[in-house]
Amino acid sequence: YDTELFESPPCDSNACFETLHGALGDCSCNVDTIDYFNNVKIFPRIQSLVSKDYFRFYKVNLKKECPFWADDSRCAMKYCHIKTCSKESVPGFDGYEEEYLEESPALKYSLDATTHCDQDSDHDPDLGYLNMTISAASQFEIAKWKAYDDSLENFCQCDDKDADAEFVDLSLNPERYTGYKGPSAHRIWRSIYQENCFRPKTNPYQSFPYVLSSDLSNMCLEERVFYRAISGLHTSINIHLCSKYLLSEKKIGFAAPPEGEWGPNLDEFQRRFDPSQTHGEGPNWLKNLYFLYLLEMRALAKAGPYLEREDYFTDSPIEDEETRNAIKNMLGVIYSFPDHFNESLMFNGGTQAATLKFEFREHFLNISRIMDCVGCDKCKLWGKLQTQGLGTALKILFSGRWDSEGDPGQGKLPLRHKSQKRLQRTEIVALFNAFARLSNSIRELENFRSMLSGNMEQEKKNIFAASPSIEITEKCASGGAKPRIWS
Ligand SMILES: Cc1cc2nc3c(=O)[nH]c(=O)nc-3n(C[C@H](O)[C@H](O)[C@H](O)COP(=O)(O)OP(=O)(O)OC[C@H]3O[C@@H](n4cnc5c(N)ncnc54)[C@H](O)[C@@H]3O)c2cc1C
Repeated sequence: YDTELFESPPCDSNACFETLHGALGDCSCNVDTIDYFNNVKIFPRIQSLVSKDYFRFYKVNLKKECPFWADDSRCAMKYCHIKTCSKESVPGFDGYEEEYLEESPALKYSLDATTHCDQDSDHDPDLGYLNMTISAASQFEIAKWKAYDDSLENFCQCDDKDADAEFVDLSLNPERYTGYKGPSAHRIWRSIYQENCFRPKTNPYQSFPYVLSSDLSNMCLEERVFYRAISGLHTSINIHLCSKYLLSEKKIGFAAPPEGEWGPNLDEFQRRFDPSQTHGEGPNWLKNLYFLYLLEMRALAKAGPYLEREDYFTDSPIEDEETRNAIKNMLGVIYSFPDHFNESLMFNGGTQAATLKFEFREHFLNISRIMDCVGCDKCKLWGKLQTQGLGTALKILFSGRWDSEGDPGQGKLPLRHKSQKRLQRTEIVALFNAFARLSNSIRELENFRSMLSGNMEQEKKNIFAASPSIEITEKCASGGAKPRIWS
């Protein structure tokens, strides 16, 4: 036997994972801690949580026009399409609409006035008359002020109140391979990286839209965080399409799902993340997924006391109670994470920091608008949901609104005062579902890791079985079929 074989594996197919250990960068946390914490503690909890009715229905406008270019490409595959659901089929829909009434103080007080004031005999309506008239011009201006104030803390557009917004049952529209690729998909990613990410000051690759990991050291912390968050989202989307790939369109047997057979595609995963096929970038992109996970988990910890007090109303008292308990349980686990991301290190430094924060928000808002240009409905649905989830996380971390809350993630006790409502239902739905997607991606990495080590074991066995000379196809390391002779 060739003893060298056992010192160095016949194919460096595990290269994606070899450097996926240790320090994550830009935080004190490391990959292995997150792997264990996620796969053992978070993953089972968050997957069960997002299957609850409150989190299953997402209101979104998929018909918004692309504001940047003519929406010229549509995904032809049937797997791109999504199924929407009627308002009536959404549990607690009446309560959902009421929530909006409650959120409009003007309406609330005018309703109060008509029901109570007429019955009050100690009160002279003429003398107490309050002139509420506001001219149309002033109302127009005030609407602009409100939009401005809202935009100051929002990191993405929220379109659930649009006339065209519809409910989508996420469980009927899983994120998976859709066949969306080519110039349309590339234009989206290119615009996101090229136009909306901060570029390193001394970028020698003017024509290259993507940021190289080696350039990250030329960027400041805030710029790096922005880039790594976007790249982490890109990684997560691509892991999902690899792990739920269309393996066969034919109905193979009695038990096979009618639409086709879906499952992990190891070659596709390696094409996207193996260092030999990504100019060494793949493992860094995988690390960015962990980084984004940490960022969103920190937002959940920071808003935890508020999220614990939400009603999670779906008009089913038992289900709502279960959801509240599941939220408390999961947040308790999140509070116990030892190495949370520390956002207080960001945006420190006077006017310059304020400008940077403004740009950070503007860039992210743009990215949320680019999602309306995605040419495949299912990709657009999940793209919008995950951007809104990340936008909500950024709002929690950086709007300053949440800084005074008791912060269990930083070891402070939660404050128990009655809170003002500060997140819309769609933001909460998006926040948890986006985090669930990242958690699922990290779990899927574990599957790919064991598939790869299984393959390597099998290859070793084959080598033992064959003699005296065998040919191994080294497709992992080289990307092509490169025969290698062992004797
Ligand atoms: C918002 C959105 C959602 C999508 N959702 C789906 C979906 O649900 N199902 C589906 O099948 N397809 C989806 N796609 C398409 C998918 O992401 C790919 O664009 C497509 O499969 C083509 O892949 P590609 O190999 O050409 O490289 P792409 O993934 O298109 O990447 C383009 C280039 O970006 C760089 N790059 C790749 N990954 C990273 C990273 N993580 N960080 C930094 N740079 C990177 C590389 O240089 C790469 O060549 C979606 C696309 C978008 C824009």
